[in-house]
Amino acid sequence: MHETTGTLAHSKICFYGAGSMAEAIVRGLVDTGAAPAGNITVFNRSNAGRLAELRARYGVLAADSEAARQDALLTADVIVLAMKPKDAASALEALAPALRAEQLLVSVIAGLSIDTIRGLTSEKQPVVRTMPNTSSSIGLGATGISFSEGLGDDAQRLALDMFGAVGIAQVVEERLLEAVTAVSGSGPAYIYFVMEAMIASGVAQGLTPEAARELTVQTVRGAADMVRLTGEQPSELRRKVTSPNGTTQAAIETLQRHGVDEAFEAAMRRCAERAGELGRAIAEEALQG
Ligand SMILES: NC(=O)C1=CN([C@@H]2O[C@H](COP(=O)(O)OP(=O)(O)OC[C@H]3O[C@@H](n4cnc5c(N)ncnc54)[C@H](OP(=O)(O)O)[C@@H]3O)[C@@H](O)[C@H]2O)C=CC1
Ligand SMILES: O=C(O)[C@@H]1CCC=N1
Repeated sequence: MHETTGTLAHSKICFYGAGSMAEAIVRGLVDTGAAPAGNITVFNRSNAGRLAELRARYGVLAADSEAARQDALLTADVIVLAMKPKDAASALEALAPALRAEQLLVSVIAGLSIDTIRGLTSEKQPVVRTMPNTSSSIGLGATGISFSEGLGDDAQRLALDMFGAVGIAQVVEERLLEAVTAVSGSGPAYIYFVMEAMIASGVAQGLTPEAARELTVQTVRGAADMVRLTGEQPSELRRKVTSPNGTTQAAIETLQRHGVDEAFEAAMRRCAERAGELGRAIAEEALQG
């Protein structure tokens, strides 16, 4: 084992990519105090305004010159890969020459496999592949985690602490990270989509936008907490809302007539399949590069 990983609070963490997902994790880490802002550096490709924004919001360090980027990468204990899949192969190729054997790579990139990361860096590189979601920014993230073969206990603990600090973290076999993407990685967007539809219909039926929004938000929040706090199955909780021949039954039958359950199954299958496609595209680009 090469890595000499320390604890989360004492590790230098470098975010390679400074977009939505990087910000969600940074905000969670800083707000919860799990990692001191002074130990976190962020950098991106070209958007200097974005780096200034993150520095001002969270007090993290922003590497806004090539020299600062190289220094941040060189001195980091943990490098979080947080660019889009299409940028991953070239970013890893650029990173590889200066990477030290003990530096831990933590990827949040959809589809990108541990094998591809190691193929582009080093076969022995310690790697944690994750699929988080943007709710990490408020400490309510849901992250799936897989470890590279032989990853040491300290590195595993650090990764679990990192994502545990911003929500729940579930260790899964790597092949299941695509299913995690379908459930929780992309999941917030399905719920927002449903909320958009509920708000729009409330407004179309005469509610003010504010009232429709407030009632929808509280309904989704209440429903999620009912499942969480009662421990009952969603199907059982749904049964309790649904009076025979009542309003809910009329609504649910309409949703079923429109194939909403099949639509969710198809959408989530397609989501997982897309994660696989994105991962294969990175691997192919790496082979050509
Ligand atoms: N958004 C989400 O809900 C989730 C996203 N993910 C994964 O997170 C990753 C990032 O997604 P997201 O945050 O939404 O994307 P964004 O487009 O918001 O951010 C991407 C960031 O990567 C930077 N970047 C791209 N290429 C390079 C490079 N060569 N060197 C340095 N920085 C680079 C961009 O910089 P610049 O702006 O300067 O080009 C930008 O800061 C994706 O791989 C996605 O699969 C995973 C789970 C959930
Ligand atoms: O849409 C995407 O590809 C990323 C991965 C999971 C959520 N957002």
